[in-house]
Amino acid sequence: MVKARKYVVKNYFEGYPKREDYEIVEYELPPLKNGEVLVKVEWVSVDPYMRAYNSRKTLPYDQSGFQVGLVEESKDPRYPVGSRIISHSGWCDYCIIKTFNSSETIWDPYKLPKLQGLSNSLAIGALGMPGATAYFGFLEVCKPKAGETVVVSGAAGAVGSLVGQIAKIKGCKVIGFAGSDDKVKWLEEIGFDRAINYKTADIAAALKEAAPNGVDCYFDNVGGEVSNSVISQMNTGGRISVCGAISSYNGPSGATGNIPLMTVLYKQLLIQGIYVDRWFDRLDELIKDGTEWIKSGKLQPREHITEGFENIFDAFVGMLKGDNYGKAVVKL
Ligand SMILES: NC(=O)C1=CN([C@@H]2O[C@H](COP(=O)(O)OP(=O)(O)OC[C@H]3O[C@@H](n4cnc5c(N)ncnc54)[C@H](OP(=O)(O)O)[C@@H]3O)[C@@H](O)[C@H]2O)C=CC1
Ligand SMILES: C/C=C/C(C)=O
Repeated sequence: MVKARKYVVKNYFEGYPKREDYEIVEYELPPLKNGEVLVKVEWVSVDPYMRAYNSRKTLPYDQSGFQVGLVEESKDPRYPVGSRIISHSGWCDYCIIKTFNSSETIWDPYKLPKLQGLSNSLAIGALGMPGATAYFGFLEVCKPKAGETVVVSGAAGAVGSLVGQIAKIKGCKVIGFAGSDDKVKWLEEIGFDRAINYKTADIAAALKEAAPNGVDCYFDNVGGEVSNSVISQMNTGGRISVCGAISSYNGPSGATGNIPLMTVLYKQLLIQGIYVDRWFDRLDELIKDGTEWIKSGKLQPREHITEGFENIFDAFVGMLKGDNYGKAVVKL
């Protein structure tokens, strides 16, 4: 019998999640049935949607989340012992994964892609769900052209830092918004033309100065005041990919600001919400371009690594508060 631990959410969060909103439950895993694998979890992801979706859940619930697991026992020949599996089985150290519906959506289990010697953790970061969000959500919706000006909010995070670098690969001028001077410095080091600390700058004035000819594409991770300023400075025919609204997740609900609709009208802007699921059947395109770009040094996916099962909660809240540069992951 294998003893496992998992995080169970007991409460609806108020403001930032608190440790007492979670309980770590220890339990014995039952024997494997056909179509199941037992995995030792190696990497766990902490993501903003875990905060955003809490109010829609029925309590108590097991904390979901992407993870990389090593198969230690298998009753599915597609996943032999020693192979690795990506699943959305959450914050646990061991678990049994049902593999019967694998690879139908990004939330179903799938085999660790071939990463050509890159860290397996990238499969839940730049070469997994956040990477697909950045790659497809930016290229398919913003349709950037070389020479255009692209603005990214949440620019130093998992999705945003990839969007900005992909925009540079595509020949765009890139401006990022992030929450500290040190993040601004890092973004400029990895190739952003300008980065702006949204906590201290006069947002509209700083953007006007950085993008005197206006903004063509906006990849929005945060919503709120930053987005209102960016949208107000967009050029005719501009494209906006609405990826997330983290500025509202931990605060009063609906605090997403006021979109300047008359600008949307006059400038004939295209605003599209994106949900990463829709591109899951094209993950191989991300893996191909992403591994190539990373290996050639064109794309530098930074990871913010926390160690230890006991520290997953702290990594989660740290990410929500902006501790992370790039993708926040936990190594078990
Ligand atoms: N639509 C989809 O399919 C998907 C959407 N998302 C969304 O994309 C966004 C980014 O996710 P991800 O890259 O994983 O997370 P990040 O790695 O960007 O981490 C979250 C970041 O949000 C920033 N932040 C926190 N509070 C605020 C605030 N009040 N205003 C502005 N920024 C804030 C912090 O950076 P800082 O220091 O700069 O404040 C923090 O580092 C989220 O909104 C998420 O919900 C993610 C994946 C898929
Ligand atoms: C899949 C993730 C969605 C959000 C809103 O973060």
